[in-house]
Amino acid sequence: MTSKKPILGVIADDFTGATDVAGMLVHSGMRTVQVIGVPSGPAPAADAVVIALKSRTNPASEAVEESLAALRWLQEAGARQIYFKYCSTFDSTPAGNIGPVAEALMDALDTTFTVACPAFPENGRTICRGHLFVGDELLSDSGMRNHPLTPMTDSNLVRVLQSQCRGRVGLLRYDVLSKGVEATRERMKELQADGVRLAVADALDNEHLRTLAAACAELPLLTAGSGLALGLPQVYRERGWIAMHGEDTNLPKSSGYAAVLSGSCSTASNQQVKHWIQSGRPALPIDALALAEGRDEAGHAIAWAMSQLEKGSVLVYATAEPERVRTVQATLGAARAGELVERCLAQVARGLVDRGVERLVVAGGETSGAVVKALEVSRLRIGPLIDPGVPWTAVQDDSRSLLLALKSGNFGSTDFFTKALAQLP
Ligand SMILES: Nc1ncnc2c1ncn2[C@@H]1O[C@H](COP(=O)(O)OP(=O)(O)O)[C@@H](O)[C@H]1O
Ligand SMILES: O=C(O)[C@@H](O)C(=O)COP(=O)(O)O
Repeated sequence: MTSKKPILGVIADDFTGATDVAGMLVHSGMRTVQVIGVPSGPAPAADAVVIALKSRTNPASEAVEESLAALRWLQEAGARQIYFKYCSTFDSTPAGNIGPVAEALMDALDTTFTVACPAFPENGRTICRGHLFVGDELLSDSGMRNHPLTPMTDSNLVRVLQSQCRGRVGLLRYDVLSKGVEATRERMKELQADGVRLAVADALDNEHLRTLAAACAELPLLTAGSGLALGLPQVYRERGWIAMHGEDTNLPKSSGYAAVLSGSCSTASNQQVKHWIQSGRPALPIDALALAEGRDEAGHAIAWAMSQLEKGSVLVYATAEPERVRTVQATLGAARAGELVERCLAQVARGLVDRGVERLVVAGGETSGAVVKALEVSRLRIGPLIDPGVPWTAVQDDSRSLLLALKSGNFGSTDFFTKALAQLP
């Protein structure tokens, strides 16, 4: 028996994270709809609904409020299991928001236990004895230590999460997961009996994630990166909650102009911007300090882009190396610098789409949030994957033709921007 109601309700704390997890579900055979913000109308017919919030760096109380509003809508829609999706590098501020949001959702769902697992092995994020690795490096040695808004300087997830939580945080180790679903369930019971409310779960590979998904089938709340989602469709199918679906990732064709906007300062985005420039393609930097002086960087970028687009696609970027970001932040403060750049790139996006750009690649989670909001998008259809965690998507809410690829700062190969544009029909 399959239901028209969504089985799974996902609350994602940023927009690239939302397309990441929606892509994971679609490519594992679940009919999934991604909505931007908490919708007002009835639930779409789908197995899963992913609500994209821009709450990762908000004050914790605001993030909690928005997440609870998303939960209420998903409960109303009939979702059986709730999934709080955060970043595979556990991006958070000292105040949260992973812990406060997870605990507020637990209280609202009247549940006393959940897991926390940001692992995404396909993208090199693994967890061993509670420590998060990015490739071969500990999180705290990776480029994430220089993130403009959420620098991650501690790789011990039990310690990081405990500092954000009222309840006790424990560890579900990989050797238990390796023993299978029953052993994992038993260990989860023991942890609960010891007073643990949130268990950081190790995962070295996809098999660990599949075991964890199966062991958590009856939990009302999961908290994780997108990796855990790969195991869910199978769990739901085995229970007869959803039918088997072929992958349906066809997107409408588009022949309009194409542009890339990058507001991410991650190591990967810096390399991707460099690759674009070195291959001789047109690129225009945005100067954050000039923005603070009131210069019309957005207007200039739109005019420049329009002069180039007949010849081919363009890149507008604020992406900068850590040293430059530190200089800008020392002058403007991290939050103001971030806001100015996000607002500028959102204006550029709006201006370009109004002038005929129909394919837009956006690098950066906060940046994508600002862009998608400025474009007044309410729903996205998930298309083919460009790289793990980054699908093409199509705006679905009206008659306009607009394809978006929202790239997490940390994801994608060095040639991601050219690859993404080359893949389009
Ligand atoms: N040159 C810069 N100086 C300071 N902050 C910047 C600069 N360029 C971008 N930013 C800000 O850094 C933040 C990057 O976050 P985000 O877009 O989420 O990227 P990521 O996906 O890498 O985390 C944004 O708020 C963006 O506006
Ligand atoms: O899990 C991930 O790494 C991504 O889905 C994600 O959340 C992206 O966040 P940003 O790095 O801020 O784009």
